[in-house]
Amino acid sequence: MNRQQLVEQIKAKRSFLCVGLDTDITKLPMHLQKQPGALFAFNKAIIDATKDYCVSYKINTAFYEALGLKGWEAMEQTVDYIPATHFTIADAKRGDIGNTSTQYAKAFFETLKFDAVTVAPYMGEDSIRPFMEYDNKFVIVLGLTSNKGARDFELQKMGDSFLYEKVISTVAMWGTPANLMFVVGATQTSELANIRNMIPDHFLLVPGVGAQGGSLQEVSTVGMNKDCGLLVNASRAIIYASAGEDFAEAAGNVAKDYQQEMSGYLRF
Ligand SMILES: O=C(O)c1cc(=O)[nH]c(=O)n1[C@@H]1O[C@H](COP(=O)(O)O)[C@@H](O)[C@H]1O
Repeated sequence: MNRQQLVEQIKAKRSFLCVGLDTDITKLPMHLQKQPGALFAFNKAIIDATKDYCVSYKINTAFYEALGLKGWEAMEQTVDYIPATHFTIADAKRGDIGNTSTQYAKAFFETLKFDAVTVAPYMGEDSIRPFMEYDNKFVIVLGLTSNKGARDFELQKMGDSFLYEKVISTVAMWGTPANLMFVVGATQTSELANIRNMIPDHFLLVPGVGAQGGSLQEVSTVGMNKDCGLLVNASRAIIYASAGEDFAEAAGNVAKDYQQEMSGYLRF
């Protein structure tokens, strides 16, 4: 999917919601837990219930990798099941020497047909470049993360600027808004205006609303650009809205609430 197609989806759905499929096998409803193929069955029901209210799905690979082969298969089935109209993100936080990043890019863009993959920038340009060599695919680089540990490095000063500012301004020169996005945590709204100023055109993937307490209203007010420019992710708040047999319906209701709130913030 390219940037324009993503923007069209946002306009059509009046939503910039990304549903996070952080599917933890131990948190599945009891009636599913013992069933073979439970992980995919859960994801399928969640996708069916939420797809009208979101434009994107983010699969956090950790939850699948933790289960070995079975988990990897469930991830493959899930990404194949997501409708082509939805922007798919492998939240894998990869990045290594160029030779190895090339294989990570193949894994997520060719073998698994994701539209985007999250990458940690610590190893620099040659660790990110291989992800940029694909048309209509995106690398989503960690900019300023939502967790407490963001203070340990990202919010440390390097001369006059924070390390995260150096990362964003440098990485932005390696790609374009057509193949590069940045992660900015919803808990970091005090820095969001500054980030939007530095990169007015890039999409931001914003996790941290819902379970981590970030404010959708603040993120939308400060972070939106003329094309929306935001994908706001919620995982646990949606997929575990109910632990009962009505889990999918409950997830759909929460996703719908987010969509309705988002519709009010969109400027087109
Ligand atoms: O890259 C991410 O998606 C990410 C970056 C970040 O700074 N904070 C963050 O929470 N995430 C991911 O976003 C999701 C948030 O999940 P919930 O807190 O359950 O909505 C998880 O998959 C996290 O790994």
